[in-house]
Amino acid sequence: MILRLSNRACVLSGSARLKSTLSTCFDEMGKAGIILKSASTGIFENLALEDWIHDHVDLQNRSILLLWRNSPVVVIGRHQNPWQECNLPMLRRLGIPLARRRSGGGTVFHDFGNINMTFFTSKKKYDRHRNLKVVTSALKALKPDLDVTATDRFDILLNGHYKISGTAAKLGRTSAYHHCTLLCSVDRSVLSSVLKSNTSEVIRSNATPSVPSPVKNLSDVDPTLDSDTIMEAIASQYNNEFGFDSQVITVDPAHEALMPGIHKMSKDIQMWEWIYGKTPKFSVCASLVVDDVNVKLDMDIKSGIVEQCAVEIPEDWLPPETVNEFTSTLNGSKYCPNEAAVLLAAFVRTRSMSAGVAGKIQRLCEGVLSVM
Ligand SMILES: Nc1ncnc2c1ncn2[C@@H]1O[C@H](COP(=O)(O)OC(=O)CCCC[C@@H]2CCSS2)[C@@H](O)[C@H]1O
Repeated sequence: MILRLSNRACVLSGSARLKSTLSTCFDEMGKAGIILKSASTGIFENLALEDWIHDHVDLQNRSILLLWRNSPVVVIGRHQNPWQECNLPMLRRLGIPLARRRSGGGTVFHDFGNINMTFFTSKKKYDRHRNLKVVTSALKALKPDLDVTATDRFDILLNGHYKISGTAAKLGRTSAYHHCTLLCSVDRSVLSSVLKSNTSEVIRSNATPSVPSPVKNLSDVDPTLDSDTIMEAIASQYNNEFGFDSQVITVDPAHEALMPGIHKMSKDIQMWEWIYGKTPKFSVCASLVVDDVNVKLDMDIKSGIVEQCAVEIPEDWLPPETVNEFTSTLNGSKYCPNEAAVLLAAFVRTRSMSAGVAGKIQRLCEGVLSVM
């Protein structure tokens, strides 16, 4: 293990002793409290880093605070429906990824102006109130007049009204983590537009809904409150609150030798089957207008797969046999506009039909794709 000191930070690297993993490094350090900062700004690497620490580090006699930031991303909770929570066509247009985390709770937007903190402890020591106290005290240490308070649902509010932090948690058998956000200088117009679903009205589901709140950035009240200053203050307050004396150790989740298996963990949570496929069963009931004709579309989606699709269209507009063939093309496919577009294009290409019918099917496809 190398602990390279650069200014006040340390860099942890496993290259000196190939057999040292992050958990054996911690055992050698013998510290009760450790503060880490991720070298990555990639959501999948950072979520994998959380999972790796939770699964591999002995947290019975040790607590860890991980500080991390991401490039723009929308992060949904474990039991949520992304079609209900955000504007997926807009995310695709803006090139903003969607991630599903392992903890429950609602949907948030991150960019470089948002800090994330993960508090790892034994299940016994899991204490969200105390963790949030670290955050509010750190902010007050920087700016004593700041009105920041934690609520009963573990949000942090600014001036009693504006949300600046949201919380979620994962409880394992013996260990746990509590993670939360902090809005320093996030692009609020992107936040609010990407978190507005374009399809929520047509979806019926029992997925966990988010609880939208008015949000504010800390930099709105004091421009000196930037992410780096706040992260330093939180690290120092964590040491104060729990009586630790850790420096901030930078850890790179791309370091497979230090964290064996982390690359696969990161790959697994990037799969369509995890991000979309883990959506609780839902149905889509949409009324579309295609060529001035009313079309009723009903679909049942399980594990992200179209289980049943029905389209009601006046028979004089499109023959029922064609409609049946159209719907059976979608059955068993991913509820995904790219996959559906490919299947429906093949449907039109491989059947002999008049240009008029082909045009109608084309416009019907556009209607169906608009709700995906
Ligand atoms: N970054 C961020 N921080 C605070 N609040 C936010 C943020 N983005 C959106 N929101 C607001 O919170 C609600 C959703 O609130 P809701 O209470 O439903 O969900 C949460 O707070 C979840 C927090 C998850 C924290 C994890 C920590 C590491 S990875 S993500 C949303 O509609 C917005 O109004």
